[in-house]
Amino acid sequence: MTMERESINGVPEVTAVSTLNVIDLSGSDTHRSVSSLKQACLDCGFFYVINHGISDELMKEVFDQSRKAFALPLSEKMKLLKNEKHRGYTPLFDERLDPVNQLNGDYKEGYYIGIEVPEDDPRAQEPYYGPNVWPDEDVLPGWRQCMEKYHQLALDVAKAVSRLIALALDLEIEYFNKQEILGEPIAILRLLHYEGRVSDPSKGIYGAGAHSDFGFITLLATDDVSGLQICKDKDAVPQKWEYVEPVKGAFVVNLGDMLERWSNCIFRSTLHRVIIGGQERYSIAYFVLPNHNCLVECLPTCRSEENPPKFPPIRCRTYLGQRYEETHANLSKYQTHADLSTQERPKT
Ligand SMILES: O=C(O)CCC(=O)C(=O)O
Ligand SMILES: [Fe+2]
Repeated sequence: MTMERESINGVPEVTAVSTLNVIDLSGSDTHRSVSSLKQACLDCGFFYVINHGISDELMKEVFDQSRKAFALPLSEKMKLLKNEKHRGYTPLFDERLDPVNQLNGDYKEGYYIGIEVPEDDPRAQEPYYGPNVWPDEDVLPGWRQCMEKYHQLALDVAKAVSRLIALALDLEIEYFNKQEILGEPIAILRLLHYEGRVSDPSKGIYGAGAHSDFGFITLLATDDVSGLQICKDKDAVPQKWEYVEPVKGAFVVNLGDMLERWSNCIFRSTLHRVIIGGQERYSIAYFVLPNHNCLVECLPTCRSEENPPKFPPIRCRTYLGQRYEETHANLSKYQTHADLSTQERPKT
């Protein structure tokens, strides 16, 4: 299927709509689900998941609460600014996912919520564990409760997907659900809001720049505004981008770079980006990574004499640290909250 979606310098660019496999998590035919998932993981690392067990009501509540948070005045949002554990509000341009092609950074704002770990818990020593930043209950009633509920249920969905991934890699079904991997994971819920500024790749303006996700898998829920695009062959010239359309009630699931590493590049983490056509857009990403200490090294079923490991083993915390450093603004950028409200709008 093809559609005309973008016009760059007056030249219409025909952008295809990707047809992704659909995995039914309530299906009884595990063999069929595994083979469909495996084909998707080999081909592009993107697929839809349906019947995942999270109700439409809860999804609607999470989107409603997300809209309310982003609708607060900037001065209120800056009181919730991300902390050194990457929890809390991230303003426009905080992230620059594709530094080579982007002018200012992503035209999106976000809100990171991790697994809640109290400050006095020894686990809070880890770089990505600690307390979250929560809005006051009187500012956004029920907000924390809603996000914590979703956080927990999304992790269950991720674990269900990880069972199919394990089977697709000829591993035992609970391979990734072991204590040292997803038993105590780094799981990050990120609310996203794209303000509607029209993207223009020829000027380096994107909702989100081209990137692949860092972790194990990502579950993505979006409103009904399209914008997500994938590029199955990052080396093609010119690159060919395809839209991934929103499917009501489904998650878009994609594989992250850690899983690509783990699987010795047998499974793919694919380049994706967000192009905004002028309409505001909200999405909810849930990034799933293993435990801080987990050593990500070539899986036993993905190596052979002819196909030796392509990467050295690396600890999850080290890998994640490198990737955050490359793509996120340092906290010192926001010296005072006033900085951002007076921040010069980019010249484009
Ligand atoms: O908003 C979207 O559709 C995609 C967001 C994304 O790719 C990310 O945050 O990693
Ligand atoms: Fe992404």
